[in-house]
Amino acid sequence: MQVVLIGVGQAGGKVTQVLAEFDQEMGFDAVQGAFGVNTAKADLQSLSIDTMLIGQDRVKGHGVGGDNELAAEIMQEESTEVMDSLDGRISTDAEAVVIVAGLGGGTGSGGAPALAKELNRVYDVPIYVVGVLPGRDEGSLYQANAGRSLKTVVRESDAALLIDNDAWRSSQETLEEGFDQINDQIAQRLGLLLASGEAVEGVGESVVDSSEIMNTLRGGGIASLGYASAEAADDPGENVNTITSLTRKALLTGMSLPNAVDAEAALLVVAGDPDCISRKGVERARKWLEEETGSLQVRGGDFPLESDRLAALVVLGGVERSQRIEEFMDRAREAHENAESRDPVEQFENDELDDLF
Ligand SMILES: Nc1nc2c(ncn2[C@@H]2O[C@H](COP(=O)(O)OP(=O)(O)OP(=O)(O)O)[C@@H](O)[C@H]2O)c(=O)[nH]1
Repeated sequence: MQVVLIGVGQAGGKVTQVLAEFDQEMGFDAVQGAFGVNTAKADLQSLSIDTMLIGQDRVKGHGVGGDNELAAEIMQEESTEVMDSLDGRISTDAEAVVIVAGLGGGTGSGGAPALAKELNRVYDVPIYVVGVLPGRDEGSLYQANAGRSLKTVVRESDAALLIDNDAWRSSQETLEEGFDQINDQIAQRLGLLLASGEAVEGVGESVVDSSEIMNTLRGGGIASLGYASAEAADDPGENVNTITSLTRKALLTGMSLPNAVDAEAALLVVAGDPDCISRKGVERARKWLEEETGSLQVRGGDFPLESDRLAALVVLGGVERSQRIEEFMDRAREAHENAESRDPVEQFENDELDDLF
């Protein structure tokens, strides 16, 4: 799937850069362009992708210090300049724009929904937001910001793919130490998914294409992504069980939003050497996903890759009614009650937190 990536805020910029590098190193060419926008000059200086500093008049390049309402205002005020600099980068080949942001901070959580709204006004392609949720032990401002931002992100984007900072982190590390590792995991998984829609080798009925990714996300709301991989046997017959168990592992322990399996739609992509991928395995795993997610819209396909491993990628669309999101919203609501926080995008009323979905 041909995409343009826009990282908003510190986490957004870092993840965007790692994702663009992964795509380039693997030779996938799904990422057409990568761009970073921030209110903090220092965060942009550490990036090698093209960047744009916003809000200079208001915060003098020092960032918004967690104030996501201010960030949303800045993004709205400078939308013409931001859209102008994006204009040449979003070509007619782009099938989607992907905004990446940490939803716990200020710039990302306020700027991302404001930018999504503006992009949706101008472009016909879907505007997706990849939002990083704060881990459980992050402070209450982060939780409150993310809760409020999530509502507006869901409203302004065509789908919000969420990554819980607790999901793909190894337990020994503190969150700070773990960021690079989490970012690599995001880049690998999201990078593979985007590239799967680009596969040309061995094109056949069973190969996934961009439209299947987009159709899985078409219902909007909240989406998540899961992954698991293992050594492949040479004989596809021996890989039937490998594919089904990888799919179980991806859904049950490898999702970017753990414990959120009730979904409106799902997509299973099995990546690996086409000679090793078992049709029977993919079909069985797809059926199992149908039962497990309660969705009647479960798509499945291959991503032919030169590799001695097999990987299962699972995309879930419409997971907002799941227990995991409810838990997160409870945490955000609690944090919100303890800290006066304001709306990132104007129309949002305080009491709307009570009837989010
Ligand atoms: N996965 C991941 N999360 C990060 C990273 N850096 C920060 N975060 C998370 O993102 C949130 C903070 O957002 P930032 O992107 O640092 O903040 P910002 O949007 O730049 O906003 P301000 O600093 O307030 O202007 C917190 O929940 C952090 O845990 C990163 O490199 N990777």
